[in-house]
Amino acid sequence: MTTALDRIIDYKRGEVADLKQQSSFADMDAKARAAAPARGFAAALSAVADTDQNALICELKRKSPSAGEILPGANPVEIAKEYESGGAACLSVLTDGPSFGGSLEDFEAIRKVVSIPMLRKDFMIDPIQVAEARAWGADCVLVIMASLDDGLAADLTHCAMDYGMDVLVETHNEAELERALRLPSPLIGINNRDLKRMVTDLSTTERLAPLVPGDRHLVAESGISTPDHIARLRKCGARRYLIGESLMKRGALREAAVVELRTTNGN
Ligand SMILES: O=P(O)(O)OC[C@@H](O)[C@@H](O)c1c[nH]c2ccccc12
Repeated sequence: MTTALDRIIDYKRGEVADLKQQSSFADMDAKARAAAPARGFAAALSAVADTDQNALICELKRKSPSAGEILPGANPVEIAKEYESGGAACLSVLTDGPSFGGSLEDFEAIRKVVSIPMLRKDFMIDPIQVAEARAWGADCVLVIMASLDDGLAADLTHCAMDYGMDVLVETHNEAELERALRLPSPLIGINNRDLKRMVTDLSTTERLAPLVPGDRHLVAESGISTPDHIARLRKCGARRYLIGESLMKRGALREAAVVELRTTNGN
């Protein structure tokens, strides 16, 4: 069966082929190395998570395959400022166009107005995309175990770490987690959303959290919208959270929602 993730990876191959027509890896690599140094993404998360607060990665997402249109016509720059003033530790910016309505132009515009570290959220299948991310100022990239074999996941991770970037290694089940733990990145994402079936269930984090060793940092991803969700996930040790859709939809209450989720301690 072809899944939504298969379709995305399919057109990503086309995008990467186009990118390689415009630029060699060597050119992109030179731009990546000339960019201002990456800001510590994992370090910014730990600075908050080591207090009794929650480290939030707040996401800019216009639409998605599971939710459809989330906030058509959104002004990502204004929203990013609200996230930062609410105390987000980091930002995640979707740069995939066809499925998520994002772009590197959105990323660049936001980079200019916030000072917290930023994840380029896209489907990485080739080191040239990692170099491109760094060239545009990204501090972290996503490596999705569900769509990569071990060799490619390792190549992408090493490439990013070599540029001084952090890597969020995303998993959704035991097998993916076991593979992810063989990579050198400390940041392990547990996606509550099954990208193949597009079903979201917070119990995914509860089930996998005990399998994450203490020297790795668990990031609970997707489907988080209320203080109750955070209180529930804190019980299994999660202190780092990636939140998109629910915050995008908060309108005028967005900044207050970030404060509330950041300060929920579950007691
Ligand atoms: O909007 P949500 O349910 O809060 O989820 C955010 C984030 O976890 C989700 O956008 C995501 C997680 N992994 C991904 C991989 C690709 C694209 C998107 C994602």
